[in-house]
Amino acid sequence: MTTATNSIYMVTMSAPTNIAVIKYWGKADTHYNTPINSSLSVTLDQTELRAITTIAVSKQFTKDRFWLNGVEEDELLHSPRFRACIEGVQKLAQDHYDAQGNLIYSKEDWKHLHLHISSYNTFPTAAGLASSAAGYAALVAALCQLYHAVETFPGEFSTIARQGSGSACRSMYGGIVAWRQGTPKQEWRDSKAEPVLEDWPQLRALLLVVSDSKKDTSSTTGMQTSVQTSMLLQYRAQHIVPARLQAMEQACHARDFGTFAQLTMQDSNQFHATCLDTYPPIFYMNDISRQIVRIVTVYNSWAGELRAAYTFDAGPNAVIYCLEQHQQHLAALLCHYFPIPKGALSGLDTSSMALEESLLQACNETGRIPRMGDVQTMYATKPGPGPLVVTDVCNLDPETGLNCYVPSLK
Ligand SMILES: Nc1ncnc2c1ncn2[C@@H]1O[C@H](COP(=O)(O)OP(=O)(O)OP(=O)(O)O)[C@@H](O)[C@H]1O
Ligand SMILES: C[C@@](O)(CCOP(=O)(O)OP(=O)(O)O)CC(=O)O
Repeated sequence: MTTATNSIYMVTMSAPTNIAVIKYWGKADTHYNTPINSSLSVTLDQTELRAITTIAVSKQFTKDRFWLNGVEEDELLHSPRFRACIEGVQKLAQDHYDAQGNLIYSKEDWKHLHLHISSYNTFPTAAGLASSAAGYAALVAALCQLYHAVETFPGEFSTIARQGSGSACRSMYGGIVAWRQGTPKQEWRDSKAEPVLEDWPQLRALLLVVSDSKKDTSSTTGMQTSVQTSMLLQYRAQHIVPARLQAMEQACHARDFGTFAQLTMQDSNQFHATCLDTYPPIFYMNDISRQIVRIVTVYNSWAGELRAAYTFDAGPNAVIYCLEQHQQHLAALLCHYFPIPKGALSGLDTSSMALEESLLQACNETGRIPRMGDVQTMYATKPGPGPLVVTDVCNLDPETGLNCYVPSLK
């Protein structure tokens, strides 16, 4: 939304999460926030999971202000990563004209004007569901919209989002997206996101929220410790990821789900192995995560083919990729072993789906006993587009420019 009421000019944008199938873990350069290996992810549809950011600018504002999920966050606003996003987009800013063609702000004006920013996530923040990816992509996308920024090379906006949070660069595009590692020359300009495949119409995902609490070890801190202490991580970055990424891209282009699934699970396993190889070790997956892995493994053996691919980020929550024709069956199986409260499965109805006796028998052998509450929520989703302009929501009051988003009570 773009409005200029009472000389407050504001825009609202939303951005998606993305869940990597070849993981980014480890920084080559902490200042530029660049990775020790390239990575690849699926940008998820924004219906259920998105960050929504409104930014307002006005000569009336006396300082920058930022609200996250309704709470003012001064420290985050002044953090180097947040400032890098604002200043990065300001460098690409253009003039702003009103509807009659009058110049309102010239591109030189922007850096003297204060911003009010309000953002919220429609899903748990800092719980290993890529809130930093959606959040920084929404911030950069909204700044680009506000400042009418223009890229000087393709992918430049993603290089700015990368400085907010590495994984955010991949949320600047829809579909399947690679983050190319890049090189230190020219301030890592080539460490940027690149769309690999716009659409894989049959691809689906189930997100199982095992815990929505803030994780103890943030990705930023965890990967720094891994870089310093894990020899396995160095080996992975140099000798495993390059070939695996190439194989993954080929599998995506061929829409070869079996290969995609195998590489996805192997890469998740290896990422968590590097966390264990870190000293002191980092445990992101928990017992419930491991039971999900077992059920998925049995499901694939029972089917005689790879129909489901689990992956875990820096937390216990599972993302399971599958194809459209198996999503309902798989969701019914997961809801059987990890029952969720009524209404906690968004986006899919599994009530009419019967499960085969032979499948249940094979899964029972894992020792999993269905227990309500081990999984709190399940989202059924699919790949989706990059950042979008929002016209029906605004997080700042158009009259005062102050936050007007109030989080709903659980
Ligand atoms: N909408 C948002 N706008 C701006 N910053 C955000 C937003 N949402 C989250 N963040 C920032 O990202 C941080 C969370 O990042 P972190 O990497 O710890 O968790 P995550 O992104 O949810 O999990 P992961 O990256 O492991 O999937 C928050 O503490 C906040 O600083
Ligand atoms: C496990 C991951 O989700 C790690 C994401 O780490 P972040 O992008 O959150 O880290 P920072 O760059 O320090 O902000 C894997 C991935 O998304 O590739």
